[in-house]
Amino acid sequence: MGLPSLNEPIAAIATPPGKGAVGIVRLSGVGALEIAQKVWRGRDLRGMEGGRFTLGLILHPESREVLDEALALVFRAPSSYTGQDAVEFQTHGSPAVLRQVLQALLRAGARPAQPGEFTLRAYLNGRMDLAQAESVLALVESESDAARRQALRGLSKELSARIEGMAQELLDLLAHIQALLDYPEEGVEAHEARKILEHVLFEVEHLLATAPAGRIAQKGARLALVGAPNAGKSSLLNALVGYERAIVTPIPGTTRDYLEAPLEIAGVPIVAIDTAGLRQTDDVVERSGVERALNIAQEADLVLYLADQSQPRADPPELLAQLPQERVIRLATKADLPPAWHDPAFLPVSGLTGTGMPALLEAIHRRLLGEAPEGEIWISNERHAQALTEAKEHLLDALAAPEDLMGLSIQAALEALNHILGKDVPEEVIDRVFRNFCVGK
Ligand SMILES: Nc1nc2c(c(=O)[nH]1)N(C=O)[C@@H](CNc1ccc(C(=O)N[C@@H](CCC(=O)O)C(=O)O)cc1)CN2
Ligand SMILES: Nc1nc2c(ncn2[C@@H]2O[C@H](COP(=O)(O)OP(=O)(O)OP(=O)(O)O)[C@@H](O)[C@H]2O)c(=O)[nH]1
Ligand SMILES: [Mg+2]
Repeated sequence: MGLPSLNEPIAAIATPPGKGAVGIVRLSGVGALEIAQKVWRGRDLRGMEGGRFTLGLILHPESREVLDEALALVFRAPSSYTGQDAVEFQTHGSPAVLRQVLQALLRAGARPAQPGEFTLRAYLNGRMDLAQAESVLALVESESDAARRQALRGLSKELSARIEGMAQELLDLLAHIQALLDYPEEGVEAHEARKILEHVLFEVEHLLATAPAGRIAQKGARLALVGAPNAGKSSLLNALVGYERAIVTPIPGTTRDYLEAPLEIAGVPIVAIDTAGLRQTDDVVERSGVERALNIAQEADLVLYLADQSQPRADPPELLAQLPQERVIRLATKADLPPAWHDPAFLPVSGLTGTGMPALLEAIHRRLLGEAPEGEIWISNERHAQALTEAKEHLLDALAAPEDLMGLSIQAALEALNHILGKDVPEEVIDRVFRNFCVGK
């Protein structure tokens, strides 16, 4: 497809569809100020300094009909988001106004921007690297505090700086190895090279280890509650969300279809799923419910298995043995009642009194985010995780290779790291990144 031309003036509505107090239409490219002036009555925008705004009227460029009273913000290259001359109109936030203003700018000579094209320009003009551009997207998409925090880290170049640091080490190492081969008598030590490789490998692995947490922070997690009828699943769901979301009765088999409820634990968006109690049954409806429960447990990021500790212990369902154990938390429910059994592998909780809830929240948090350190950047982008995995493989190859062949694998590892930053990436990679943006970003 190829990348679009960099200089053409482009325009787009930058605020979401629907009504708002204010809406923004942005315009960027060579000649942006001239185009803006064609739809403007007020101070001459072409004479304005960058970083200033002024109040005026937006007009249709031909009919001269007044479309809105608005603010115009003027940006001068290279001091703008895209690095180009740019104008933003801050209008009244009506979809009708925004549509008309955009149409007027298109009549005046701009073309509609493609998805992500403003940020693409920022990237192509060197105002941000590819990882930062991806963080802009992640930030716009962030729905939880954990996602917002991680995206902002990426935007502030924290990830890029780490990658650049590693790339620099590999670059130095390549020079070092060259020296080693060219002047063996200089006594440049080969084991030095291996030490550096091991260090970079350690850092790559360290970053990769944060990927599961990063993925969860970005996308959230599904948390399934399963167990025998009457185990207290619906009561626990209600305790987790803080209101009577699910029907609770003393009758086993109360929950038949599954039920989802959103909540947030430690800034991570979670969908908790209450399911039908697992048992053999001839009731067709209940049987479908049990089947669904099993499927939901298979697909969940984390499964809470509930067993009533006030009743004689029942055999656990087969499913429990099949699930990877790091995806299961075992709960002994109704901890407010006298116990009929005790098992240290089960966390005691009571949906009724709230006993054990803080420990449960803590356990969920720990399982979902693992040991990923709080104060650090997490890899939350699939493309970055893949590039790091590639880099890791090349580094392992390099460590296994004789000195005279190490260079090739180091070079390959360096390229994988550089791809994260958008250096020497194939055009289709860039295309793919920006395709996911919204128009106007
Ligand atoms: N109205 C508006 N709000 C916005 C944006 C925008 O583009 N427009 N942003 C878009 O995502 C974010 C802010 N990011 C921005 C980053 C750089 C520049 C910019 O013009 N930088 C110039 C001038 C800096 C200055 O005046 O101090 C520069 O860095 O040279 C603008 C916005 C969030 N809020
Ligand atoms: N004392 C006590 N009773 C509880 C607790 N949790 C649930 N119960 C009671 O146990 C019964 C079943 O609770 P539910 O939450 O409906 O159990 P469930 O696992 O959803 O049951 P099904 O939907 O039938 O699979 C109800 O009478 C609840 O009041 C608890 O922590 N303590
Ligand atoms: Mg229930």
